[in-house]
Amino acid sequence: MKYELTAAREYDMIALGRACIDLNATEYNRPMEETMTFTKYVGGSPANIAIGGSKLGLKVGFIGKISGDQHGRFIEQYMRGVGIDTSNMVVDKEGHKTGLAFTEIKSPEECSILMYRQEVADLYLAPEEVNEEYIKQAKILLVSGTALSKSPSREAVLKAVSLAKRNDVKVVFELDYRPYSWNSPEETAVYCSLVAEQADVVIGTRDEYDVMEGKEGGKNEDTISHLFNHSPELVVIKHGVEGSYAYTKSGETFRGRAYKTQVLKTFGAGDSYASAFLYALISGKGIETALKYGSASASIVVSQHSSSEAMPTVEEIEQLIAERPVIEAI
Ligand SMILES: Nc1ncnc2c1ncn2[C@@H]1O[C@H](COP(=O)(O)OP(=O)(O)O)[C@@H](O)[C@H]1O
Ligand SMILES: O=C(O)C[C@@H](O)[C@H](O)C(=O)COP(=O)(O)O
Repeated sequence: MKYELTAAREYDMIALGRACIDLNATEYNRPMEETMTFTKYVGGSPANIAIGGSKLGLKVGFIGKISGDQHGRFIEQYMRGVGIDTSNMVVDKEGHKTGLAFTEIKSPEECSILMYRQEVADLYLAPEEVNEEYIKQAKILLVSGTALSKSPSREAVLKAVSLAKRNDVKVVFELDYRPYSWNSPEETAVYCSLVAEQADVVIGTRDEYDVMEGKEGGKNEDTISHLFNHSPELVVIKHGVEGSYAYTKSGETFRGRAYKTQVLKTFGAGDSYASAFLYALISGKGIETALKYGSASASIVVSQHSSSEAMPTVEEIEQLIAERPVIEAI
């Protein structure tokens, strides 16, 4: 089954949210206390998804606020270098800093992220910095849940979503739950539900839907029966190595399996999955194939050191789908 998008727009996807820095432990298989060197990459979930999409050949733009310093310039130059339109990335003038994500790789199964996100520039994106003329040129607007965690970025997201809906731009909402940015899970539930109910496509892990629903151990059937009473037409629920499901409002369910891989670290899976899943949808490949693309891209990125730099090409994804066995039910 194919997912219909508005044809012929300047941008396949415009992503909105944080563009930050990942500092990934260079010496892995040890705790962060014993890690002395880190390798710098562009990071931040929506930036990673934009980079992944651009590497796959999509025409991508980005809306966000970056710090007015060396880190902000590094991010903008890197994103422009991979082909992303950065004309709507605003430079902060009030001394706010770039968010940092230090990653700890203790073992392939035991990874964690330590985020430094106090007073970060990305959460100062203001509604007046979101431009209708720009958004209306996209097929898809991708918004990240973390951008809802504080004002004024929260209002910037709400404005962008309403501009997208007014201009037939499909809204894709990536739940992207990062507890460091929020005051409380209750606050997360309020704002994520508000946007999920207005979105056309929602993507998240089972745990992220649980936070949005304010419960533990939620069932996919309950999630979709609620969301399909509102705007969403397509809901993707990821279950880690057990794979993922895509549900359509018209009643179909598709299952994606994870591919066997040599895991180096587990982060980066979600962003690489989203970029390749959306690439396939935008390319008209159908939902079942989009699940394969997402899973294949994630299996490549978890075997490598970074999230952004490791994003694969279409050829790498297609080769992996053709050759690699899937992980059967666990
Ligand atoms: N250990 C793994 N090996 C292979 N693929 C994986 C692994 N972990 C995750 N994936 C793939 O990445 C996708 C997203 O991972 P998941 O952990 O659910 O999301 P997130 O990274 O957002 O928490 C999964 O649906 C699966 O296809
Ligand atoms: O999103 C962030 O700010 C951190 C990311 O850049 C980092 O690479 C990461 O955690 C990605 O993990 P994912 O969400 O599982 O793809």
